[in-house]
Amino acid sequence: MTDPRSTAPTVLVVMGVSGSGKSTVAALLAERLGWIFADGDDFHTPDSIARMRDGHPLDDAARRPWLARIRAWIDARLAAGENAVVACSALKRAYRQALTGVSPRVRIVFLEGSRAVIQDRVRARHGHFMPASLLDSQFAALEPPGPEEDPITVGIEESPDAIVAAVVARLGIPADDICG
Ligand SMILES: Nc1ncnc2c1ncn2[C@@H]1O[C@H](COP(=O)(O)OP(=O)(O)OP(=O)(O)O)[C@@H](O)[C@H]1O
Ligand SMILES: O=C(O)[C@H](O)[C@@H](O)[C@H](O)[C@H](O)CO
Repeated sequence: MTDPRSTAPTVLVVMGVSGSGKSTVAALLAERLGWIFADGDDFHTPDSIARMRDGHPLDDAARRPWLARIRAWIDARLAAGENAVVACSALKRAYRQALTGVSPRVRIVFLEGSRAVIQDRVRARHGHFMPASLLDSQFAALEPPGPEEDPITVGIEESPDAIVAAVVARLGIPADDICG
């Protein structure tokens, strides 16, 4: 397992279905750690966003170049010696392998929640391209990370602050190294 106190950089991939809180939690986590943040939503092409907005899920072929762009971003952070957090659904095991390159420096954070809770949150959310109607396809595609992926799995019922605190505790980062 990665020792976050070592000098080698770490990248956290915050994953889960649409509406599980990836953007919210990953941004707050990055702020708390003082690490660089990126949102996987910003790596989509306009075509992919239009497709999802129109209620059609992306397939493996559409996701492949998107994941490759995020992987390039992760590799650049590691090469520059920068710690970072990226929000990305990374629903399937193969997607996560494409992202991590099975590097021990890249850790998976899985936001685990029930369909009922997530549906309520997505329905209450406004101004986002992802419609609630795509939730079934997100859960159908989801392959929760197994123990061999050494994920940090956290439930989503509590506040974003509490979720971030739980992730930080699991990382074992000393309190002195945490912002705010
Ligand atoms: N722990 C939480 N408690 C209550 N509400 C939350 C929590 N986390 C996120 N939310 C809210 O739930 C909604 C979905 O969160 P968010 O947009 O971060 O999810 P996401 O996984 O990034 O979604 P998508 O993949 O569709 O971009 C937002 O309105 C957000 O404010
Ligand atoms: O993997 C996918 O099906 C999609 O790319 C989505 O998950 C979006 O990236 C986003 O998370 C929704 O807003």
